Amino acid sequence: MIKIIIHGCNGKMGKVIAKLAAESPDFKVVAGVDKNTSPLDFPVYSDLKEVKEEADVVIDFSYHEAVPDMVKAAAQKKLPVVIATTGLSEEELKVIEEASKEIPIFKSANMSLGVNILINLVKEAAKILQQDFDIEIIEKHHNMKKDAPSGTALMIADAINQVLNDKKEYVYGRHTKTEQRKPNELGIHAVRGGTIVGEHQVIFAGHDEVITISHSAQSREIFGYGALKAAKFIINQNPGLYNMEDLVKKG
Ligand SMILES: NC(=O)C1=CN([C@@H]2O[C@H](COP(=O)(O)OP(=O)(O)OC[C@H]3O[C@@H](n4cnc5c(N)ncnc54)[C@H](O)[C@@H]3O)[C@@H](O)[C@H]2O)C=CC1
Ligand SMILES: O=C(O)C1=N[C@H](C(=O)O)C[C@H](O)C1
Repeated sequence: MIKIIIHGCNGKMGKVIAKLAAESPDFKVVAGVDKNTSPLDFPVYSDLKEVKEEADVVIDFSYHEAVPDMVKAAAQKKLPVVIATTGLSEEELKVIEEASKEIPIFKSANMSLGVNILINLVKEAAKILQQDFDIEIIEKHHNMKKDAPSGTALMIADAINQVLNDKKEYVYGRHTKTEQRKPNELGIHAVRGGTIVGEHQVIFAGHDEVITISHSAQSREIFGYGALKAAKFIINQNPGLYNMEDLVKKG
């Protein structure tokens, strides 16, 4: 049985993780951490440093500003971490990288299998279409989401740039520009509304034809299952930074 601490336990995803873990014989939530310390079925602390319970892994779905202190505390406790939180700054990413020298850290802006398949398909399309097609990404999320564009949209854009001969420059929305699109641009656009769980469309627009590769998340559970899979994977790794590709490679 894998003993979990949920960082961000009182949030939407924290509650999904607690529910999925309670339904599985393989996982047990031993504690939670959140700035909102409303009681749950396990002890809730305001800081990972204060947690007394023994655990195997921390699963984090919180807020970008909370991540550096969390990984530092995890490194002190020698606890592997799964980071799902998005909107991380360059500085915050550096703290994660530093901590990964001491503990295994799994980080992905999207824990669903589907988005990770989409990324592979998009990379293949981008290699073939890079000369003649413009690439734009549209993401849509619920009205509670704080960061924009989504971590997934940025992850897709980075994956595209990895395979292109000439790297694209990201353009976020176009309202500040009254000029024609340049060929070296990759547009990234965010839509927010209602309860949309998460949608990502990658548009390859050519002369008189358009190819769209898209993923639509229909529940938060897909991210939850992915995070639990990542937890199972990361507890057996050496210190380092891991992502979905590493998990898929291991089968
Ligand atoms: N990688 C993935 O597959 C997914 C990532 N996410 C990301 O996970 C994060 C959380 O998403 P939701 O659960 O929807 O958000 P939410 O807002 O419902 O929950 C966040 C929780 O973190 C807590 N929190 C905020 N600041 C904190 C701090 N300084 N210390 C401790 N706790 C703090 C909040 O009180 C809240 O309970 C977001 O960054 C979101 O983009 C969400 C879904 C899937
Ligand atoms: O905030 C969310 O809800 C989600 N955030 C992630 C992101 O920013 O990409 C992943 C998912 O789409 C849901």
